Amino acid sequence: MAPQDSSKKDIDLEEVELGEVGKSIYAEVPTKASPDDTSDTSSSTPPPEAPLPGFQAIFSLSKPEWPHLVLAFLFMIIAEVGSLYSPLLLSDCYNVIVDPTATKEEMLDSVSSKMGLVFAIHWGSMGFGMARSTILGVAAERVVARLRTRLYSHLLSQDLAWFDTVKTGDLVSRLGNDTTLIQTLTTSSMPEIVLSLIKVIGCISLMIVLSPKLAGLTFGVVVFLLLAVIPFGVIIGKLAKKYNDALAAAAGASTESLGGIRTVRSFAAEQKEGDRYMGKIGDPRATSCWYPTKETHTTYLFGTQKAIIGSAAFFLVGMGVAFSALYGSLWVGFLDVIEGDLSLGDMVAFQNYVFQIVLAIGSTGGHLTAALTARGAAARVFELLKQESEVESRGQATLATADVVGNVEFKNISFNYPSRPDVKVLENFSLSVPARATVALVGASGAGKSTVISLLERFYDVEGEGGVFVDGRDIRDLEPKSLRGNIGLVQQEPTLFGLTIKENIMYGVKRDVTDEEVMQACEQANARTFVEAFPEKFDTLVGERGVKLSGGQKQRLAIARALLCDPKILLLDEATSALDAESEFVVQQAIDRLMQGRTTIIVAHRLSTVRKADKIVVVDDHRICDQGTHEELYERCEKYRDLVKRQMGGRRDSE
Ligand SMILES: Nc1ncnc2c1ncn2[C@@H]1O[C@H](COP(=O)(O)OP(=O)(O)OP(=O)(O)O)[C@@H](O)[C@H]1O
Repeated sequence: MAPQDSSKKDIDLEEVELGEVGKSIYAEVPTKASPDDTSDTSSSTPPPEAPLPGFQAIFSLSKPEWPHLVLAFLFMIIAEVGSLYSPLLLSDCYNVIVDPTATKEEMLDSVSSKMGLVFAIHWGSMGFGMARSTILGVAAERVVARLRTRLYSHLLSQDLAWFDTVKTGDLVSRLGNDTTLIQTLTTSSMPEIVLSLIKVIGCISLMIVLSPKLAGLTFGVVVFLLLAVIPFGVIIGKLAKKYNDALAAAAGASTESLGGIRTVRSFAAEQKEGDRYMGKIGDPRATSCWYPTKETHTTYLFGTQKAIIGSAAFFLVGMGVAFSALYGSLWVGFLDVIEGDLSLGDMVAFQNYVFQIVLAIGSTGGHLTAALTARGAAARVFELLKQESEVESRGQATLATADVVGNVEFKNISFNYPSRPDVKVLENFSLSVPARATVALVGASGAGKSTVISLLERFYDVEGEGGVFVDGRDIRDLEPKSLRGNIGLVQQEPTLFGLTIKENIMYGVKRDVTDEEVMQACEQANARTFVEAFPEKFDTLVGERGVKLSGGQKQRLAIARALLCDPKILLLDEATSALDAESEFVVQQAIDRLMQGRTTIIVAHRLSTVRKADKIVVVDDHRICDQGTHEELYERCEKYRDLVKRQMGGRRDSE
C-alpha cells in the first residue's frame, strides 16, 4: 500500500472541506520551457490563492484530544462562574454599608464574610484557569506533533515530479511556522475567544437581572462592536495568509543559499544572496515607515503593515466604543440610583460586568487576529495534505526478491518531465538488458541517460503505450517500494546523511545486519581501511550530507551500502571527474565487485568502464543511435568515436 494511504487513516480529510486547494501547487508548473531554461520556475508564477479551510478542519485534527478538551472546558466554566459571582458579593457589601437600618456589627460581619469569599473565589478561579491552560497546552502540543509527523510523512510520499516544482525551504517553513501558528490557535486564541464569549453571555444575563434598562443599552453597543469585528477579521485573515506565503518564499531562498554555502562563498555571492532574501521579505531599512511606500511594497512588509494598521485601528475603535458604553451606562446608572430605581451595590456590580465585557472584547481582537492568521497557515498546511501522489500510489503488486531474475526491458518509451511537458527527453526508446548483463549508456550531456535510470526506479512514470518491464512485468503495476527494494542505485554524488558511518551503510537495508556483515561490505567496497583509520571507526559522524568525507570515500560507503542491500539490479551513475586516479582505482575495484552477478545499467563516463560492458548504448537526440561492443561501435558509429575522443580521454582502448 502506498504511504499516502496510511496517512489518510489518521486524518479524515473527507471531513475537511478544502475545495480545490491541492491543485494550486501543480498550477505552478510552467507549460513551456527550453532545455536550456534554468530559470527559477517555481517562484516565477504566483500560485492562485487557495481557499481558506474552515476552523472545523483545524478542529478535526484535535478530535483525539477530546477528553482533555472537555476537562479544560469544564475548568474554564468553573473559573468563569467564580469571576461572575464575585461582583454580586461586592454588591452586597456596598448595599449593607449604605443601608441605614444596618448596625455597625452587621456591616462588619457581612463585609468580612463576603470579602473572604471573594478572595477564595478569586484564587480558586486562578487555579482552575491555570489548570485549563496547562491541559490545553499539552493537548495542543500533541495535536501539532501529530500534524507535523503526518505532514512530514505525507511530504516524503510525494512524487519526485512534485518536488521538481516546489522549494524545500517553503516546505520547511510550512512544517515549522505554519504548524506553530495552528498550535497557537488551539492553545490560546480559540480558548480565549470561547472564554470571552462565555463571559459576555454570562455578564449580559446577570446585567439583565440587575437592570434590564441598562442592560439593553449596553447590549446594543456590544452587538455593534461584534458586527464591526467580522469585516476586520476577514481582511486580517487574508493579509495573514499573504504574509505567511511571503515568509515561506523567503525561507525557500534562505534554505537554498545556506544549503549551497560553499558555492555562495566561492562566488563571493553573499551580498547577492542577502539581496535575494531581502527581495522576498522586504528591506528592513524601510520598516520604520508606517505607510506603504515603493520600497516596502513587497507582500511581506506591505502585508505586515496593513495587518498592523488594521489591528491597531480595530483595537482603538473597539476600545473607544467599549469605554463609551462603560461611561454611558455609568451615567445612566447614577441617574437611576438618584431616582431610587437601582441600589448602589447593584450599580457597582453592573459596572463590574460592563468592565469585564470591555476587557473581554478588547482582548478578543488580538486573539481573533491570531486565529485568522492560524487559519491562513492551516490553508497552506491542508493544501499540502491534500496534495496527491500519482506514481507513489499507483501499482499494488509485490516483486518478491527471491523470484527476481533481473531481465530489464525498456519498450518504445517516449518521455518528458512533468515540469517541462513540452520538452522531449526520450522518444521511442527501446532497450533490452538480459539478466546479469552489464549495459553502459553513453552520450552527450543532457542526452537522457540519467532519465533512463530514473524511469527504472519509478521516480517518474512513463505515460502512454510504452513501458519499462522487469522480468516481463510492467513496473507501473508494481508497488514502488517493492520494486526499489530490488534495485540498488549508486549515484554520481552519493547522498550520505548526518549519521554515523555504520548507520549510513545500513541505511535502507531492510533485514537485520550483523557488525561482521557491515565490515565485510566495507572490505569489499575498499572502505574498511579508511573507516578504521578514524578514531571512532564505524561510529564516526559523517556530517551533514557527508561533508566530512572525501568524494571517493563517500562513493565507497555508497557501494558498501548497495552491497549490503544485495539487489538483483544495479544502477550506477558513474562519477565524472570528482575522483583522482588513486581514488578512481579503488572505487572502480569496489564497483567491479558490486557488479558481479547483477543486471547492471551504468551511465558511463570512463573508457575503462565502457570497455567492460557487455553492451554499449549510445544515446543521442532523445533516442538510441547505436548499440554494440566497443570495437563494433568504434568502427561504425561516428558519435561514439567522438565521445571516446572528447569525453573519455581521446585514446583507444588498447592505448
Ligand atoms: N527533474 C527534471 N525536470 C525537468 N527536466 C529535467 C529533469 N532532469 C533532467 N531534465 C532534463 O532532461 C534532459 C536529460 O537529462 P539527463 O539528466 O537524463 O541527461 P544525462 O544524459 O544524464 O546528462 P549528464 O550526462 O550531463 O548527466 C536534460 O535536457 C535535462 O535538462
